[in-house]
Amino acid sequence: MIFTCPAPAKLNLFLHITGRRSDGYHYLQTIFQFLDYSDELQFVVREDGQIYCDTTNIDVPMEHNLAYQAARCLQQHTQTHYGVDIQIEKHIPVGGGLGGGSSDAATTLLALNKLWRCQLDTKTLMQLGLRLGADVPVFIQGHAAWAEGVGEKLIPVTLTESWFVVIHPNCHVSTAEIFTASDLTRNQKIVTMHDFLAGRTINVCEDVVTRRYPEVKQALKWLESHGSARLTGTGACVFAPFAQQEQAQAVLATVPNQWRAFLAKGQNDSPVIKKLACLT
Ligand SMILES: C[C@](O)(CO)[C@H](O)COP(=O)(O)OP(=O)(O)OC[C@H]1O[C@@H](n2ccc(N)nc2=O)[C@H](O)[C@@H]1O
Ligand SMILES: Nc1ncnc2c1ncn2[C@@H]1O[C@H](COP(=O)(O)OP(=O)(O)OP(=O)(O)O)[C@@H](O)[C@H]1O
Repeated sequence: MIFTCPAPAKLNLFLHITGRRSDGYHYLQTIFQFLDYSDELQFVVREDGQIYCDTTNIDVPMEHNLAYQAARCLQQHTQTHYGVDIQIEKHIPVGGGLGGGSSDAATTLLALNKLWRCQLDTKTLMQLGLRLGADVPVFIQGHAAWAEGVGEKLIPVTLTESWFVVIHPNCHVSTAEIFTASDLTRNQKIVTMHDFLAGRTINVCEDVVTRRYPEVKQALKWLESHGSARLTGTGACVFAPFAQQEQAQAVLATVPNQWRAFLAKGQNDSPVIKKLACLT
């Protein structure tokens, strides 16, 4: 049987840094919302315990693929005799701050938990996911969330599901590079949902990223002239929300063609949860 499941992109609707742990990880405050823009993963269970992962359009060795690592991690944790062939059709730009790799990992953990009949609960899957990346737990939990800690302390929130224009300037920003930058602000004061709703939040990485990547600065400036533009995660993508699809479509149509851009709707519920419900 082939089981096909999406792995949605996410946006960080704001991103603050409030401190740094002794291991170098940062304490964040952020809001995650999903987009109806996804990678597609296909799973075929194997009886021989082998794990294979093949991905279109990206140049990542199989063992470094986060979906492969997720499968390996679950297999080791549960000691299952099953294996899997995973085929990933990549749509989410790599290194874009859209959480594509993390989402592929989360979809793999969720799907294989069912297909391999592991019966792990969501909390355990989130703990396994956190080993693979700070963004993985929110994709497993499956609901838009206010996040703290390193991104793993999640409170589900229900947000307006705006239409977003997302622009990918043609560059790849390394998350590690931005989090180790000496000029990154790391001592923002704690904010609340009220501050977010009142427009008193930012993406604190924007200054550091735009100083280092002129392409991101240019895309942000362009989008700011059409809406309320912001960086997602540590970039490289920038986005702006619109209430109406037509407004967003009109802006999308004028994006300079040196950049890749797309339109997507914000989603409070991950499509993965619905898809998994199809599996008994
Ligand atoms: C920037 C965000 O996308 C915001 O949602 C995430 O915090 C990044 O999540 P991610 O890519 O899953 O992150 P990981 O793969 O765990 O870590 C990538 C790099 O970012 C740094 N990192 C990540 C998360 C965090 N709270 N503090 C960090 O300093 C890590 O030290 C590492 O060098
Ligand atoms: N399945 C995968 N899809 C995309 N990238 C992957 C995958 N597996 C491993 N990677 C590696 O992970 C790195 C980060 O890719 P990803 O697209 O998740 O970045 P990102 O969206 O900026 O992440 P985040 O917002 O979580 O920081 C890439 O450089 C790539 O080499």
